[in-house]
Amino acid sequence: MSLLRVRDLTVAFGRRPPVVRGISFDVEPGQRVGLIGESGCGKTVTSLAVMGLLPDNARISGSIRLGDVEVVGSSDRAMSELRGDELTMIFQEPMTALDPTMRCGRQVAEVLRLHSTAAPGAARERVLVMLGEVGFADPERIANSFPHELSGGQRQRVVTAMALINSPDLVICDEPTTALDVTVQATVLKLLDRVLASQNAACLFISHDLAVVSELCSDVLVMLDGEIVERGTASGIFTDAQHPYTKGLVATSRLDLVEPGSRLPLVEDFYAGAER
Ligand SMILES: Nc1ncnc2c1ncn2[C@@H]1O[C@H](COP(=O)(O)OP(=O)(O)OP(=O)(O)O)[C@@H](O)[C@H]1O
Repeated sequence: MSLLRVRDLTVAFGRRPPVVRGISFDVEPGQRVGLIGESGCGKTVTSLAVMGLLPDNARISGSIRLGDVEVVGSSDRAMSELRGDELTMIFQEPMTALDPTMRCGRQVAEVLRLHSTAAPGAARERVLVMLGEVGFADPERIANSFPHELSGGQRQRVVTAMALINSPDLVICDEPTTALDVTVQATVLKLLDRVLASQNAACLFISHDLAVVSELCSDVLVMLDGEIVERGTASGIFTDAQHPYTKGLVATSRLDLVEPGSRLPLVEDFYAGAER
């Protein structure tokens, strides 16, 4: 059974025409699927629909099944139980997910406490282990820091720790590295790759950058104007794109940074060991 099964999903706001128009796709357990397309094509709306986080003026039809649960029409309560447990999201701007007044370790622990019965001492230990897993050599210092004391890349790694500490089945990443400079982006992607693999978490990775998607994902959905116009493996999309829009994406992607369809080797070589 698919982990995520989206069928004929259509989303419109108010009386305006739909911005997502009858899309269908699946994500299997542990699978990484990239959702790629230009600004405004409906990527974020799709991910918010899966999270059950669309605003009240959204009109939604079709079906989104996460395991046994139908997300469309689910109550807020049912969705908040799913979120942070089986299903989490990493946003582009980590400060939107972080409370500037709270030390980072406590913020990660709060997520853990909401969804588990771990005793406080065990929770603290688990937080430090998780901060180690996202690549911090000094988890104690990071746990005791406020968000503003960290760099953008470090903040994004704290957010990644928050998203993964409850071992979710599916992580939705909405351009998680776009706000970072290229070297830091490579480091964060590498860590994300490693943590997703170690937990065997599935991922729906949203980006406008085909090169970034191909580093992390095995499969790609290409979205244009609210519809999925092409789908395939990452390497297949690079070598044998059919739709003119996809061909344009391939032509303009940063092929200097990746081997089509390969997973991170060049980037790892360039930036191995960088802690930013
Ligand atoms: N709450 C809302 N009310 C009205 N229209 C909205 C709302 N949220 C998104 N839209 C519209 O839906 C369309 C798709 O937006 P969406 O944010 O999904 O695009 P995107 O592909 O994620 O783009 P980007 O890469 O810039 O984030 C856009 O035209 C946007 O203006």
